[in-house]
Amino acid sequence: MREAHDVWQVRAAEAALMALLPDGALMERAAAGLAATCAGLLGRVHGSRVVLLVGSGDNGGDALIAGARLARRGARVDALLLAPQRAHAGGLAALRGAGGRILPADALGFPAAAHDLVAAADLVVDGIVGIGGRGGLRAPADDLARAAAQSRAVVVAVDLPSGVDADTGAVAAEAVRADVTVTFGTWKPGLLVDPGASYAGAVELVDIGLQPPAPVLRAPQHVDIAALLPTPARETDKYARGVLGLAAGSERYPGAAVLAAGSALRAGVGALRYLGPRAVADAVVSAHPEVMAGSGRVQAYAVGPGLDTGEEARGRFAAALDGGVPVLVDADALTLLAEAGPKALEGVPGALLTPHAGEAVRLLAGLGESPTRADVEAERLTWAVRLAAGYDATVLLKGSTTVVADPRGEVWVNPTGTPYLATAGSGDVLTGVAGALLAAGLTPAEAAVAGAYLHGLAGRIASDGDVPCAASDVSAALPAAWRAVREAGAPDEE
Ligand SMILES: NC(=O)C1=CN([C@@H]2O[C@H](COP(=O)(O)OP(=O)(O)OC[C@H]3O[C@@H](n4cnc5c(N)ncnc54)[C@H](O)[C@@H]3O)[C@@H](O)[C@H]2O)[C@@H](O)CC1
Ligand SMILES: [K+]
Repeated sequence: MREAHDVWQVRAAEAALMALLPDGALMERAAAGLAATCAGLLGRVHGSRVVLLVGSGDNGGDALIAGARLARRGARVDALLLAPQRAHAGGLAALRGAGGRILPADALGFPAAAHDLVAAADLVVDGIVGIGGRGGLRAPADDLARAAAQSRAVVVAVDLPSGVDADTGAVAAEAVRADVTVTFGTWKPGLLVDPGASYAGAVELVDIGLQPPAPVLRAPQHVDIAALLPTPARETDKYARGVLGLAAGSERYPGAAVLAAGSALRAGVGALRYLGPRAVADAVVSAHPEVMAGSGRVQAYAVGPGLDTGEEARGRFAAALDGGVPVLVDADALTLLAEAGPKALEGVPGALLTPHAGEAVRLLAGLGESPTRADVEAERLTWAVRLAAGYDATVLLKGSTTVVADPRGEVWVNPTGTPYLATAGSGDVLTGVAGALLAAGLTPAEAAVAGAYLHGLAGRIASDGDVPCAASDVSAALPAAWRAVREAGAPDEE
């Protein structure tokens, strides 16, 4: 599990550690890790050209001290100071002592000369701001960030790409686009959640000895998901594995039911009961003969894909909420829920809501909040947490990064996925998978986390690196995703 901590937690953990260590020791550890990564990226350090972008805080200090280490190994290191009067004094002395050049960014006929230096560099170190950054980059840092993006140099961000909000991943204006981010002590939420995550490149975590408390955000890995996946026992039967009631599809949208059903079957339901109009039931059963049409005992319901919002759909939604079992609410059922408000979920033993940003806006309106879709996409953690608290339900907010929040405020971010999953029917597949896991007895949060993970992984497999895929292909790739996760979770063979 990757664990991320917010700025407040990082600062508290740093303070506790610094009290035990000699002055500057922590920054030396951070800079040593940073320099080692830079050296690895350069291959040959001697003779290489390194440019440091140095802001006014300790993030710039890290860059300067790492730069000194590289200079001692023969790199030509130029530090461009954005705020010469306030640059880290110890870092400046270290770099000077190692033979590096120190240049106020505006003293060279900026921006032309600074641009030339950045353009000719092999490696650019972004030490403009770290966890002390507020808002988007201001001039002239924004201009240097653009120059770094245009240069052929490898761009290494110190702690996090400057301009990315450490706690939310929001990018207010310009931010550095890093190839690699070297982060210290723990992950920051902004490195895991878009848009920030898409600026970070490959992230390397350097252990500096921090001992932070429980994380504010977790990103599961294969082994964590493997531990959640149900395995049928020898003496199991289909009821013990979990029966899912699927209220999906309508005469207008029969395909949603077919896709969700196929995906639930591949995600290990013991049995699937389809609830909906005759014509749709026929289509579902003819695509998946395993499916039972009609109501009966179930361990969970999944309701919403292609449901429609007319009278008949409302009846199916109400019946699912009345079933006394956990319910996954998606798509059209989210529209109905937004209309009815959180009280509609009272008495449901475990609800999982799976909105995209547009549906989240509707649900938030039901709570008296009025963010736009863009607001939700810019600060998805904040809004997912708010929805989970307001509806007293687990919320899986879909999008370029999918996040899961439970009503107690625990939050996860899904690390799998591909932009090719932005295709019609993709959400129906996710509903099938997460619904099956809910029926198998996973908690709503576990079902959401594991469902999103498998769905994202299946998407990657179906798009085979870089090939468009249909939602049916994603569904068909679920067994391969399951297998990959299972294999990673299996104990090593001797
Ligand atoms: N405290 C410690 O002992 C350690 C801190 N470390 C480093 O220290 C960093 C935090 O240092 P600081 O607290 O000094 O803060 P930062 O260096 O992140 O930034 C603070 C400075 O940036 C300026 N600034 C803020 N937002 C800006 C914006 N949008 N555009 C331009 N300038 C902006 C502020 O005026 C302030 O002077 C971490 O990210 C990490 O890199 C590491 O060395 C590990 C140890
Ligand atoms: K930085």
